[in-house]
Formats: sequence, structure tokens, C-alpha cells
Amino acid sequence: MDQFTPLLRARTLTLWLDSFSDWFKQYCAHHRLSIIFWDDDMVALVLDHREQASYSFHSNHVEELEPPLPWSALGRVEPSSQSFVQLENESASHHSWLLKLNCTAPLSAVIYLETSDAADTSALQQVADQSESLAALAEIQWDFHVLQRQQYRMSESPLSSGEVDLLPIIEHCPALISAKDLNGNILFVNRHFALLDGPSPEEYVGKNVFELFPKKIASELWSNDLKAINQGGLEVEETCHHKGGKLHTYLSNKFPLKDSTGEIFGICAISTDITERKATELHLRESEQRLKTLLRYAPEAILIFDVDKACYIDANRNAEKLFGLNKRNLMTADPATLSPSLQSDKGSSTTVRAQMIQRTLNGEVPHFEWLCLRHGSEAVPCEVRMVQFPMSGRRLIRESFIDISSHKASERKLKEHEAHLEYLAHHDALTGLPNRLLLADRLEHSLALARRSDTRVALLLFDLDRFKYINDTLGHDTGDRLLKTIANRLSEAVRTMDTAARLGGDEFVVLLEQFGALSDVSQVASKLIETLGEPCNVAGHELSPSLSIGISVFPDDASSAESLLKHADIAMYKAKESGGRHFRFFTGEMDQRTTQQLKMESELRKAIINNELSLVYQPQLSLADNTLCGMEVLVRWHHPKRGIIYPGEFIPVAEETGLINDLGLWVMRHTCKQIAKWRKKALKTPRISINLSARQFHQHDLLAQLKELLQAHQLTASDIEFEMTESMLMADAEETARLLNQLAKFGISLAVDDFGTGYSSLAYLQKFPIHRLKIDRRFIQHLPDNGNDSVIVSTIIAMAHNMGMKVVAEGVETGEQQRFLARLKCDEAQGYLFAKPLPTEACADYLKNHQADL
Ligand SMILES: Nc1nc2c(ncn2[C@@H]2O[C@@H]3COP(=O)(O)O[C@H]4[C@@H](O)[C@H](n5cnc6c(=O)[nH]c(N)nc65)O[C@@H]4COP(=O)(O)O[C@H]3[C@H]2O)c(=O)[nH]1
Repeated sequence: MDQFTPLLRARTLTLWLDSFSDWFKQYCAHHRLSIIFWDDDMVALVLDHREQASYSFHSNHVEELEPPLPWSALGRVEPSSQSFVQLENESASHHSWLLKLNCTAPLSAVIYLETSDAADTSALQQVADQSESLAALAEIQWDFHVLQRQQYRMSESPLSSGEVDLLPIIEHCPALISAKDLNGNILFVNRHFALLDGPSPEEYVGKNVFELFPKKIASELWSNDLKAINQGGLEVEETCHHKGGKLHTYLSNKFPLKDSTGEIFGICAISTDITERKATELHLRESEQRLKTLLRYAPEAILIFDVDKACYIDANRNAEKLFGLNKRNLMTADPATLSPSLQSDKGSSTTVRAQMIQRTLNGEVPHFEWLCLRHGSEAVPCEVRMVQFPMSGRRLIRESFIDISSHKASERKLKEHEAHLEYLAHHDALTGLPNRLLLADRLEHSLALARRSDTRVALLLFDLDRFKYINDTLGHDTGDRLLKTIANRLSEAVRTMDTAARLGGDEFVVLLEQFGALSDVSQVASKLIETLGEPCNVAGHELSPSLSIGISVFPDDASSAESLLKHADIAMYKAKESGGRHFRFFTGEMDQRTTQQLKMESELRKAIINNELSLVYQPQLSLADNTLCGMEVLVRWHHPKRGIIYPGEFIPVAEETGLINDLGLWVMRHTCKQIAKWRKKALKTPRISINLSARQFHQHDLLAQLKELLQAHQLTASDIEFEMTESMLMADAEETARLLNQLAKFGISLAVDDFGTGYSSLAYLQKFPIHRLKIDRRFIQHLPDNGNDSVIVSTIIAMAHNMGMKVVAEGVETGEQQRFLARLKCDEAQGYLFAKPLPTEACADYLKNHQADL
């Protein structure tokens, strides 16, 4: 005893009871067994293996025991005492009961075995032996009792003694019971025969089966009867009609009837109606068949998994195809071998499968993606659905698999496509550099980082000097190739951590992070100017790219990405003003001018709406006879605070901001309106020249706007002339020619303003439909003294005439100039000498005085 700790002792008892119980169930299942343990003050256990729980407790049972429990030996404990009640309320676990015993003290036990079979001595002996071993093992005071309960013997039955009449039992038995003689004549039928399509049961007696039943049925019955006699008995299915004509199926047990000498004198048949059972069986068979068909031809691969056997018990053809195994191999396969050990999300297949099976058993229908193995090696992505598959109480699960590998492939393609689109959205198609969108993203990110780490970010913005010229003269293809060369050089020149992006056109940006001093940024800028500017051969042209870089620094120059870019842009223009191939850091002064421009822009916008603009007209005279031949219309802005502002100040702002389109339309509209007004007053007007800005010229609906205005005011194209600057015409020669031809075709005459200030050659201009050249005031103002200007002016006049163009001299202020120009055969002149630009009223007077010229 000493070697047992109380816990160990209780544990030993428990183990022994478990195995004893198993053994007992197997060999002595029909006996009732009770084991009662007790210590000094507690009865611990009654074991009755026949109850539903393996162990259960019944205090009543204890009272019934024979011989009765040795209550005196149990000390204070009585069947009704607290100890029993307490145990009775507990769950049926002998483990916990045993633990309640005082396992350090001596334990006693009694085992009762109830049996009704006195001859079963071997079983009794075995129980006794097992009990002995328990006693030995746990050192328990042991007592073994066998209680034999008596059984009824047939010889003592009231039935056999004749006390009970068997006939009513047979009569009311819910089966057809009949007896016939050896000729097939009915000796007896029970009441159940009343169900059959035939006479009343009484009328059967004495008649032959062939008289009672249709020939086919009677032959079958009689043939079975004869077989039963010959074989000594027969179990066979037979049919007969019930009242109403319905055919019923019976399971008949037929056996010969013998008299006391053993002589056969007839046949007895006991037939049970199995019509319903057969129908149910048929129904079951059919539904099983349907199920099999469904399984076989289902589009999915289907496996039936037996949870308790942990294997598959059925599979359809698609499952064979999916797993690359025949049905037999699938049935014997370990389910774990049908998928890779890890799923695509790196989850363990065994764990996930076990979870899914548990969920299915809990009534869920899990639906999930799963990698299967085809031929044990090729992973096939599938969509799996598990559902309980109820079949005769077995725990079966139907697993259906849909191969989604093609779906996955198109999903993958879609993802690649999306990634490509994403790339295109963030990269420049020509150079492959990050585009404006990606730059904005990176810039925001690096600014956020710089804010957190208190560091600086530099933005270097540059474009190529005279790129437009290269593009226009050498073609877009060459322009594109040059841009690619620059982009490649740029990518090589910057560190991988820095971003080089193309904003569009010839504009590029470098984003520098984590630099030491500003001198480092200067160094990068110088390096870029040098390396990107090295001569290169592009499409057979030897080019020397030149760039101007504007630099702004966070947080010194701006706090947001937008203003950082804006300030780099301002600095770049300053660098360009210095003559190109320069870099400039942004300074506050640069911004001041920009701020003023912004102010002017918003004021000008309002000025157009509020009619703060007006027109003045400057006459142009024919030098041959001093007659009025034209007028140039010029715009004035009557600023509410600043007074008159001249176009030289606001036209560049309007051009830069795009407001020039609105402003230009305003000038065209009011000019046409004014001409119409003068005409209404019977005032003849000469050709009136309107200045056209570059943006206006390229506006796609310019001609349409003009046509509409002329029509609205009943004017013709010859009433108007357009003046365009020389540099404007040279910007895009091909496009210019196309647009000019359109205007000329419509009948508008065209004049080149400020001629001589640009780079164009007269020969180049010959390609355009130009009617008039206006020599810039700078060449006129020093005439005739300045020899150079005299030569230029006389050459321009001579060549223009050669090309069929007329020449207008601008800014003629002196009679000397007038005479000199007249001598050079200059056609027309405009200037303060003749008239300053005239407001509407004054112009009307001027017109009145010159009506004879027109
Ligand atoms: N010193 C001097 N100046 C003379 C003399 N004769 C005329 N001028 C000035 O020279 C300019 C001639 O116009 P522009 O060359 O077309 O040059 C114009 C034209 O390019 C532009 N401009 C004026 N109005 C418009 C307009 O409605 N639309 C567009 N796009 N540009 C306009 O603004 C420029 C300046 O116009 P304004 O200030 O009106 O200046 C006018 C005129 O007042 C002279 O003998 N001596």
C-alpha cells in the first residue's frame, strides 16, 4: 500500500476498471455487473456496464442487491445517505468518483454479477479471476457474489400447459397464416385473409388454391408448397391481390406439417406483407442509383470521404482525371498524398483539411481554394466544396473539386496586364522614365520623409535649349531620338536612390534626396549640364544638346511639392535668360515677379468680363500719295487703380496664361462691331489689322470664330487683316503654312509684324501666303543716318517686292524718315508722324477727314 500515492492508486484503479469494462462488455455482455467501493465514510461507485453510459449509479439498484451490501461494514453510510445522493448527482464518470475516495486508507469492494444462466460457469469464473487481479493490484478487501435470477422454462409456460388458447393469437397475427393438405386444399386460414381479393376467411376452408386464386398465382403458390415439402421448409417471396385489385408482395415461410408419428400431412405458410418494405427498398435502390449517376456524370470531380475510416470510399471519373489515379488507387490513397504539403498561402494542407472536415461535420458547407496533386506531382488549383453526405448513420463527406487552373491562368494574365497598365500609367512611353504622376508620388513621399527626418530635398528641373527648333527643322523622329539619348544619359548620371523623370515635351526632373550641402546639388547640376550636353549623333545629325536647370530646395524654397516644382520652373527660366547651359537656384526675388504676374492674370481675367478694355486705331498711309490705306487696332486696359496699361505689359501675361484667347476674341468681336457701326454711319473704313497671338493662331476654331463675326456684322474678309510676329511663324513651319493657307483661302490678308527681329529668312517666308511685311520700329528709328539700318531696310523692301509682298514701315516719327522710305519705294508707313493710336471717337473724325482716300 505504501508505495501508492493516493493519486496513483486512484489512477491504477481507473485504468483497471477501463480495461475490465472493455473485457466485460466483450465476453459477458448479457450479465449485469455492479462494483461497489467504499472507504471509511463513503460508498464510491456502482458499475453497471449495461446502462447507456459505461458507468452509472443507481441507489435503487444497490438496495436490490443480493446478498445485501454489508451496510454494517460501511460504517455510517446508508443507501439514502448524503454520500450516495451526492454521487448520484455527478456525471457518470467513475474517475471522479474514485478520486473522492480516501485512497490512502484501506479500501473495500464488492462485486455482484447477475446472471440468468446457471450453466455459464466459465464466464463467472473469468469475472472472478479478473476481480482477483483487481484486488491484488490495488490491495482492496474484495468480495465476489454471483446472483442467479431465474428464467421461465417453456415447460412451465401457461401456453404449453394448455391454460392459454393459441388460436386467437394465430387469428389476430398480422400475417397470413394458412394450412393446406397435400392436395392443396385449404385446411385453415386466419382472419388476415379477409384482406385478400377473395372470399371471406371462413369460405377458404375446403377449397383448392386453384379455385381461390388466379391460375398464375395459384400455380406459383402450389409449386412453392411442393418445394417446401420436399426441402423440409422454404422462405420465398409470393404475390397476391388485395381487395381493390392491388398486388401485394409477401415473404412466406413454408414448412411441412407433421402428425405425432412424424408423417407429413400438410403445409403451413406464414406470409408477411413486405410490399411497403420492398417499395422502400426499391426507392432506396433507385435513389442510390440516381446518386451514383449524379456522381458519375457530375461536371466536378467528386470524392466521398469516410470520416471514421479516414479514407475515400467513392470517386467519379472526373476525380480520376483530376488526380490522375484510377478509382481503386484513389480509394486506397492516403488523402494527405492527394495535395502538396503546403497550400499556396503556405498553410499546412493537413491542418487546413482537418479544419474543413470539422466545419463540415458541424453542419457548415465550406467552400475554399485548394491545391490538389495530379499524378502525385503536378499542383492543380481547385475550388473545393465540402458537404455532409448522410448515409445510414455513417459520417461521410462529399468533396467536389472544380479545376480552376485556366481561370487562375487568365487571372494571372489579367494581373500582368494590370501591372503593365500600371507601369504605363506611371512611366513615360518614349523614354521609360517615371512620368509626372509617379514623380508627384515620389516627391510627396520624399517630402514626408524629409519632414520627419529634418532633411532637405532638391528638385532639378531642366529642358533642352532650342529643342523646338531641332524638332521643327530635323523632324519629330530626330527630336524623339534626342530625348531618348538624354533620358539614357540622365538615368546613368543619377544615383539609383534619386528619381529622374520626364514631365513631358523636353522637360525633365531630377529629385535628389539625402544630400549634404547645397554645393553637392550644384555639383550634380554641373555634371548634368556637362554629361547630358556632350555631342551626340542622332539620326545622322551631329547635335550638342544644351540644357538650363532650375533648382528649388525643400524646405528652403517651398513646403509643398507643387510650389517646389513651380519655383524650379521659375529658376529654370532665369537660367535660360542667362543664355542657356546654366543652372540657377530659386530665389525669393524671382518669385516676386511671378506673384505680380499672378495678380495681373486675375485682374486681367476680371478686366475682360468688366469691359475694362478698349480699342485704339492707328492709321497706315500709302507713302506714294499720303492717302489712308489701313489702320492697326491696338488694345488698351483701363485699370481702375493704375489707369491705362499698355499691351506690352499685359499681352505677355495673357499669352502665358492662355487668357489671350479670350482677350483676342474680345478684340476681334469689338473691332468687327465698331467697323459695322461706322459703316452704319456711312463712314468708309480701310483694311483694319488685328494682332494675332501665337496661341490664338493655333486655336482650332479661329477661322470659324472670324467667319461668324464677319457674317454677324455683314463684313467681308477683305475688311480685316491679321498681323503675326515673325518668331510666331517660324515656330512650326509646316503647321504655320497649313493655317496661313486656310486663312488666305478665306480671303484674309496677312502681315508679318516686327519683321527683322527674328531669325527668319525672306526665302523661308516665300513659302507662306504673306501679303505685307512690317519692318520693326527699331530699324526705322535711326534712319536715314544709320547706314546699317538703311541697308537692311532697303534690302528688305527690295526682296519683299521681288516676292510680291508689300512693305509697311513701323514707328515713322519724322518727315526725313518718311521721305527716305518713300525713296526706297516702301509702300506704306505707320507712326506718330501721321497719327498716334486713336480712340474710337477721334478715329471716327479721322475717318471722316479721309473719306476721299477710300
Ligand atoms: N515709339 C513709337 N511707338 C509707336 C509709333 N507708332 C506706333 N507705335 C506703337 O507701336 C506698337 C505697334 O504695334 P505692334 O508692333 O503691333 O505691337 C503691339 C502688338 O504686338 C501688341 N498688341 C497691341 N494690341 C494687341 C492686340 O489686340 N492683340 C495682340 N495679340 N497684341 C496686341 O502690343 C504691342 C504694343 O502695342 P502698343 O503699346 O499699342 O504700341 C503700338 C503703337 O502704339 C511711333 O511712331 N513711335
